[in-house]
Amino acid sequence: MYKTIVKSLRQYKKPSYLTMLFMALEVSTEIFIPFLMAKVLDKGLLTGDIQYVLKIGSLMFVIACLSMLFGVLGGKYSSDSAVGFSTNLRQDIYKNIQTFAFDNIDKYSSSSLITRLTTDISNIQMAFQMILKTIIRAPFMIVFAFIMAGYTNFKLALNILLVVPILGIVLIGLVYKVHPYFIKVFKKYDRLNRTVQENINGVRVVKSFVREEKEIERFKDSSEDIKRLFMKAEKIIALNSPVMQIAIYSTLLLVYWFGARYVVGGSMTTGELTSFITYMMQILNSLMMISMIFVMIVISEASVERVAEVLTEKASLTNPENAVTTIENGDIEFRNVQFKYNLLSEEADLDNINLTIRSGETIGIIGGTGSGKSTLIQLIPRLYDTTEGEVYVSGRNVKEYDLVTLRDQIAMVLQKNVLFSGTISENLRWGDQTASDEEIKRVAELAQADSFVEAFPDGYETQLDQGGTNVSGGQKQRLTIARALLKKPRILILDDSTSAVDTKTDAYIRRSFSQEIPNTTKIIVAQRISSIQDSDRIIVLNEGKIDGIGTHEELLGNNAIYKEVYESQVKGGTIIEE
Ligand SMILES: Nc1ncnc2c1ncn2[C@@H]1O[C@H](COP(=O)(O)OP(=O)(O)OP(=O)(O)O)[C@@H](O)[C@H]1O
Repeated sequence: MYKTIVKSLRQYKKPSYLTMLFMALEVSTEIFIPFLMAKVLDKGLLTGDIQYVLKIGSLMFVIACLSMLFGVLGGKYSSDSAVGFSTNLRQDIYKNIQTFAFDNIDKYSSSSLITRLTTDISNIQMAFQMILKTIIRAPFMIVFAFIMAGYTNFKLALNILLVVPILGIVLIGLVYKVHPYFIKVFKKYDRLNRTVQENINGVRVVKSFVREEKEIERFKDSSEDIKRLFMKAEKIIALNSPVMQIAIYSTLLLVYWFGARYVVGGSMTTGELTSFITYMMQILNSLMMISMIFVMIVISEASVERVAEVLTEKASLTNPENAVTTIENGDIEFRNVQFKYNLLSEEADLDNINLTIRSGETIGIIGGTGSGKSTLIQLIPRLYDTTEGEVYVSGRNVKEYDLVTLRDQIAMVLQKNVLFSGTISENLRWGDQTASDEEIKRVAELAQADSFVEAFPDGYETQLDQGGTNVSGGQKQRLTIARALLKKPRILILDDSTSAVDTKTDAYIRRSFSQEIPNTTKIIVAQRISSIQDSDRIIVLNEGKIDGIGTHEELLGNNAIYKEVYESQVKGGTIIEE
């Protein structure tokens, strides 16, 4: 787990080593100061030898300056490496998320991915910086200070050893107790972020349903949950401090007790006792720092686990070796296809699908909600792989194609349309970066988008707000269709993508498809029969199975579901004849 994330250190390995080096140098210089201090006290001040005081005093000054310089350099390199490390980690996670297939994405909620990219990485950054600064400094300090203290008075130095086992036991107990709380805290952070994300994304819905108070309550609950868990964890961590204090003060008491006796007895000088006490404080301070590091490790361990999990997540769909990079035509075939989102569930989401579609055909798909329409079409560009059976495009198994080729040649307009901040033309160019202005205009005309785009004062250079919130639902749908058309695909799939477009415009779009892109296979998923009734063939889906295939007239004659939907829509006034 730690190995996984340390790989992201890359160019920051050198500053990390430099931090440790400078910290070691800082300790090696700092350690002489109490020793020299004792000399100044015993040989200079007590005997009135001012020359000696000045000589050793200047040496102390130089050493102190050096130690400070090393400390500052160590601090600088530690923050460089920690900030660089977290930047690399963030980029590596982001890069891996981009390789995710749909079912990898289903596994993590988007809010959890955001928490991992932000809060978790900040934790790791903080812990890493502290560890870098302490990992060499604290043990070096303990060893050096102990040697110097032992050199000054060995018997007295043994007292210091008393504190170590007490601390060890406390720290282990602490790690054991606190870790589960932090695992829980980050799950709660996911929930908090989900609340924020849903609320901000759906702020218009929240307002129209007057849910502000409820949403504030929901947010309050999530943040209170986090507070409660943190407080529980902090209570346990807080125990660390009194235990440390007791250990430190009892050792101090012992040292003062014995030290004073040695001084009175003449086996130790005042200067030696003073420097001894300084060494002891240095050792105890370092032990304190180690205990704080333990706490940091405990807090960040949960974050490391969560980050490593995303970093090592393997995309469930990969490019085949010797992938085929051309798709000859828009033929599609489903052979004995079964699909389950959850492999453990008994019921399949799609079952026994056998279907052949010829290049250039227009196919309508209709069925109740949850009948499997979106699932069926997502198997064609391999957004998911079949559980059983195979899907063929242009006579080849979709698994043989290069994924980029496949998804370029099969343009899919998803049910949830998304546009990005930027101009309209920038958004359309997602379909083809190199498209000329004329091509952009042509596809916009095909998708019946040109007239409303031209009506904007800035035309194709109109800025779209985030997610395209400054265009209407129907306009957004037409823009996403135009974006897909710019790919000049062999297969065009519209997943309920004209639901917000009025029936007349919808009919114009279909007419321009049949006139302008006759060789492209067109699959249109719709709830409105009027959107598909002129298709070459219509597929009726019911509970994941094909219930009927035929033309509008054929299905009216032989398919009960189709007939029922048609009649309900005619009675409901949805069918508008052209
Ligand atoms: N990402 C997913 N993870 C798990 N189950 C899913 C997922 N997407 C869809 N399902 C389930 O698969 C079944 C078919 O859903 P699908 O979205 O294909 O239906 P649909 O016919 O397109 O419905 P609608 O017209 O409402 O969009 C449903 O039971 C649905 O709950």
